[in-house]
Amino acid sequence: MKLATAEEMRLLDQTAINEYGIPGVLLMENAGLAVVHAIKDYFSGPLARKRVMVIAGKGNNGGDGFVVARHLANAGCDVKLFLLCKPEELHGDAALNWKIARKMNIRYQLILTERDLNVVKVALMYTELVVDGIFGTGFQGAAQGTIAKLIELVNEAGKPVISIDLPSGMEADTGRVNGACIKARCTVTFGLPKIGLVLEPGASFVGKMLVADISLPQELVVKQPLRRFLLDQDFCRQLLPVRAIDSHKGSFGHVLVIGGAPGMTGAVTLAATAAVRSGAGLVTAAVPAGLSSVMAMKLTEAMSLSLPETGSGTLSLSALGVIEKAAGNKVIVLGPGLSRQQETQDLVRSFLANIPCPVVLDADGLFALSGCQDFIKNSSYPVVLTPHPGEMARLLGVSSGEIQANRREIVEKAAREWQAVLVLKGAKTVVATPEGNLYVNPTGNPGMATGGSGDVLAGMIGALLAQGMKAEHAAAVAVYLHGAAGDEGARRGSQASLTAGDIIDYLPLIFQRLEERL
Ligand SMILES: NC(=O)C1=CN([C@@H]2O[C@H](COP(=O)(O)OP(=O)(O)OC[C@H]3O[C@@H](n4cnc5c(N)ncnc54)[C@H](O)[C@@H]3O)[C@@H](O)[C@H]2O)[C@H](O)CC1
Ligand SMILES: [K+]
Repeated sequence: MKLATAEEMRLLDQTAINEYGIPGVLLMENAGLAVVHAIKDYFSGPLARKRVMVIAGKGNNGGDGFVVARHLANAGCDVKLFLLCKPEELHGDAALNWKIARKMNIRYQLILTERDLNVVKVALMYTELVVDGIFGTGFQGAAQGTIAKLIELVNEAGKPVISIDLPSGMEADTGRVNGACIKARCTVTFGLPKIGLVLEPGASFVGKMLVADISLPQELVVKQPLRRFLLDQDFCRQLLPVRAIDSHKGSFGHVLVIGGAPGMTGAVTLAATAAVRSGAGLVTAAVPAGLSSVMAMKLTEAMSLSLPETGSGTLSLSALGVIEKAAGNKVIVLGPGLSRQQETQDLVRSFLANIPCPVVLDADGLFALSGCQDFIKNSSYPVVLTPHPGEMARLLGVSSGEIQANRREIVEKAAREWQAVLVLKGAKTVVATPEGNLYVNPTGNPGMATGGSGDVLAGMIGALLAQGMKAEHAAAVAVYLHGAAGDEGARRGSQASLTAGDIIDYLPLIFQRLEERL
C-alpha cells in the first residue's frame, strides 16, 4: 500500500482541484461522510439520539468535523460541536461548512481559554463518542496550551474517539508525538495513509486505520511518483520467486553464512537454518576451524566450512583468501556470532574493501563497518545492512534516542549516502534504498526482542537474495515474513516465551500463506 507525506497529499488535492476540477468542498464532503460511515459502524445501528462530541480545529481538519456534525445532526444525533478558534479565523471550505452548521443551529461552544475547558469536562461525561477534528496533516511540533489540555482531557475521559485523517498531536510525515496526542479507537485517513500513521510512536495512537476514498481520481493516485510503501501480504506474494517445476538445488542459490566464535555457534546455526527454511537451494556455515565439528553436529541440511582462526578461536585475517575463493555465485551473510576480536574485525574491513558478491552485513559485522562505510559505496554487488537502533547509533556516532526519534529520516539519508539497502530494525522496521524507496513493516511484536532473532532475519534476507530477488525486495519481504512468523509464534504461545527458533519453526506456515493463490 502506498504511503504519502502531507505535502504529497496536498499536491494530490491541488491537482484534483485544479486539473480535474473537483471542488475542494466536495473532497471535504466525502471526507466527512467517510467519518460518518465509520461512526455508523461503531454504533452498529441508527444514530438517532446518540450523544456525539465533535471537536474542530481552525484548519480543514476542523472543516471535515463540521461536515460530520451536519450529517450527524441530520441523522438525529445529539451533537455538541466545540470550536477551538474564533469563527472569523476559519477560511475556505472550512468556513463554508461552519456557516452551514450555524444555519442548521447546531449547538456549539468556543473553547478559547482554559476556563472554557470546564464545559468540555462536563460534556465528556455524557458523550458516547468523540470525533477528533482538531489537527490533520497541517500539524507540526507539539500541541500547546488550551488545546494540549483539551487533548489530555479527552484521553483521560476514556470515551471512544474517532480521529479525522490523523490522531491530533502527531506529525503526518514522521509519526513523531512531541506532546499531547489523541489516543484514537479508529482513524479515518483520506486518499492514502500518511507515513506517520504506520511509524512509532504515532502508530500506537491510531487505533484501527481506515483508508477512505474521497474521490481523488485513481489514475492520479496511481501515477504519483510515491516511493514509500506499507508492506502487506499481497506485496510480498507477488515478489516471492516462483519455483519452476524443473528446478534443481542450483536454481535457488547458495548462501554462505560467515561467523561464529567460541561460545557463539548458535547465531550462525540460526542464520543458516533460517536460510534453509527460507528457500535457499544450498547453505554453508563458514566458521573458525575449531568450531566446525560443533557446527557439523548442529546442522543437517546446511554444510559447514572450516576457516583459519586466531589464537582465541575467532576468524583470522587469513580466512579472507578462502572466503573470496568460496564467494563465487554465492550470497554471503557476514556477522552472526562473529565476535569483536581485533583481527576478526580487520578481516571484515578487508572483506568490505573488495566485496566479492551480494552481502548481508549483520551483528558484529556491522561493528567493523564503523568508519569504513565508504567501502560499500564502491561495491559492484548489492549490500544489505541490518542494524538495530544501537548499532545504527554507533555507526552514526549519535545516541539510540536520536535514532528512534528520527527513524525514517535517518534511514533514508544513510541508505542514500552509503549506497546500501538499510534495514533499521525495531518496532515498525523500516527498509530504505539508495534510490529513495522506503518500506515500512507492520508485522512483529515485542516478543521478538530476543537473542538470535536478528540472526534469523539475516539468514532469511540472504536466502531471498540467493533466489534472485532484488536486494530491497529481499530485505522487505524477509522483514515482513520474519515479523509474521514471530506474530504466529506469539499468538500460539506468548510474547515472553517466544524464541528465535520459534520464528524459524513458523516459517513454513508463513511461506505457505504466501504460496497460496500463486
Ligand atoms: N485529500 C485530503 O487529504 C483532504 C484533506 N482534508 C482535510 O484537511 C486537513 C489538512 O488541513 P489543513 O488546514 O492543511 O491543516 P489542519 O486542519 O491540520 O490545520 C492545522 C492548523 O493548525 C495549525 N497548527 C499546526 N501545528 C500546530 C500546533 N503545533 N499548535 C497549534 N496549531 C497548529 C496550522 O497552522 C493549521 O492552520 C487534512 O488532514 C484533512 O483532514 C480536506 O478536508 C479534504 C481533502
Ligand atoms: K484529527
